[in-house]
Amino acid sequence: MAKRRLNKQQHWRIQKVQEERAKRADRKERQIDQELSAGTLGDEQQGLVIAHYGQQLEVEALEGEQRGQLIRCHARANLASLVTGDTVVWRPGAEGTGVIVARHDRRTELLRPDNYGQLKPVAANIDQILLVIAPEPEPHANLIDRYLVAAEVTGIPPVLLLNKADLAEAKSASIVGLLQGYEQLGYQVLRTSARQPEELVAQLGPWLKDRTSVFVGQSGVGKSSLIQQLMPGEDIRVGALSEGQRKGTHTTTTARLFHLPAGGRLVDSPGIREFGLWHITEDQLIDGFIDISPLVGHCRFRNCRHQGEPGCALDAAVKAGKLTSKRRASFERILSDMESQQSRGLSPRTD
Ligand SMILES: Nc1nc2c(ncn2[C@@H]2O[C@H](COP(=O)(O)OP(=O)(O)OP(=O)(O)O)[C@@H](O)[C@H]2O)c(=O)[nH]1
Ligand SMILES: [Zn+2]
Repeated sequence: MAKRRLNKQQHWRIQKVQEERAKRADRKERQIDQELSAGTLGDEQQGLVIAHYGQQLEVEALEGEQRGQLIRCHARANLASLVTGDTVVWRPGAEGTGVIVARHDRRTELLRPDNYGQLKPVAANIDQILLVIAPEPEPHANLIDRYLVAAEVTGIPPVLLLNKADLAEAKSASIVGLLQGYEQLGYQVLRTSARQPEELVAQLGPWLKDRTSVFVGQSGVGKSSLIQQLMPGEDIRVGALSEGQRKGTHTTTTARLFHLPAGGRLVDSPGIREFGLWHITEDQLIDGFIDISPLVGHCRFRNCRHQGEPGCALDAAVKAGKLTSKRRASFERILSDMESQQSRGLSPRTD
C-alpha cells in the first residue's frame, strides 16, 4: 500500500511540475501576446543570438539605438529552437528586454546528440572549423580524418591548425609529412604557437576576420591557450550573465559567441570543442573523404565494400599513387568501426 501511495505521490509531483512549467510558458506567451496587441513593443530589428540560457536568450542588437548592446529576450513559442549564432528579428519590450519574433534561415548548423541521442543544432552560421592539432599530444591515428569527415558532413570548411609550432617536434619528419599530405589534398594548413601571441594574431588574423569560427580538437592541443591569446581579458569559461541568473542552467554546455578584438567572431563551448562524427551514414563517410568520393563510382561492383573486392577503384588509386595507403586505411578503419558499432547499436566514436 505504502509503495503505491508513494508512486501516486511521485506521479502527482511530476504532473505538478509539468503543469507549472506549462503555466509559466503560457503566461509568458500571453504576456507577449498582450504586448504585441497593445502595441507596447518597439519596431522589428535585426539581432544575433549570443547565447541561450534555459528560457532566455541573449541577443545582440545589430541596428538602431541599441546597436551592440545585449538584450535579454524571450522567443515566441511558435519559433523552432534557437541557438548561438542564429540571426533573428526581435522587438524591444519593457525594461530593456525583447521578444524574438522570427529567425532567419541558417547558412550552416553544428549538430550534437542530446541526452536522448537525438541530433540537435548547437550553433548556427559557423563559417569555418579550425581543427587544432599539435606535435604533443601526438595526433591519434586517423583522428584528423575523423574531424575532417565531420566537418565535410556539416558543409563547413575546415582549416588545419598546427599549434605548438615553437616545439622542436613540430619540425619532425612525421609531423611535416603528415601536414604535407593534407596540403596536397587541398586543405589549408596553418602553423601557430600560443606561446608567441604577437605572431599568432598576425597569422590567424586574416583567417578569423569577417567570419565566424570554432576551434575543435583533441584535449591538450592548446585550444584554450589559443582562445585566451585571441581574447585577452575575456573569461572564456563563463559568459556575461551573473551567477544568480545562471543558476540552474547548464553553463558548461552553453555555446557563446565572442567578438574578437582583431575582428571576426568565435563560438565556443566545451560541447563544440568535442565536435565529432555523430550518426553519420556510409555515404556521408565517403563524401567526407574528398580523395575517395570521386573514386567509388568506378569500382567493378556497384555494391563494392572497398575492402579488398576485385576491381575496387580504391586499390587501383593506391597503386597509381592517387590515394595514400594511410588515408585508405583510415577510411577502412572508420568504416569498420561504424559497422561494428551499428551492429551493437552504439554511436560512432568521436575521438
Ligand atoms: N609549447 C607550447 N605549449 C602550449 C602551446 N599552446 C598550449 N600549450 C600548452 O599545452 C597544454 C594544454 O593547453 P590547453 O590550452 O589547455 O589545451 P586544450 O586544447 O584547451 O585542452 P582541453 O581544455 O583539455 O581541451 C598547456 O600546458 C599549455 O600551456 C604552444 O603553442 N606551445
Ligand atoms: Zn571499391
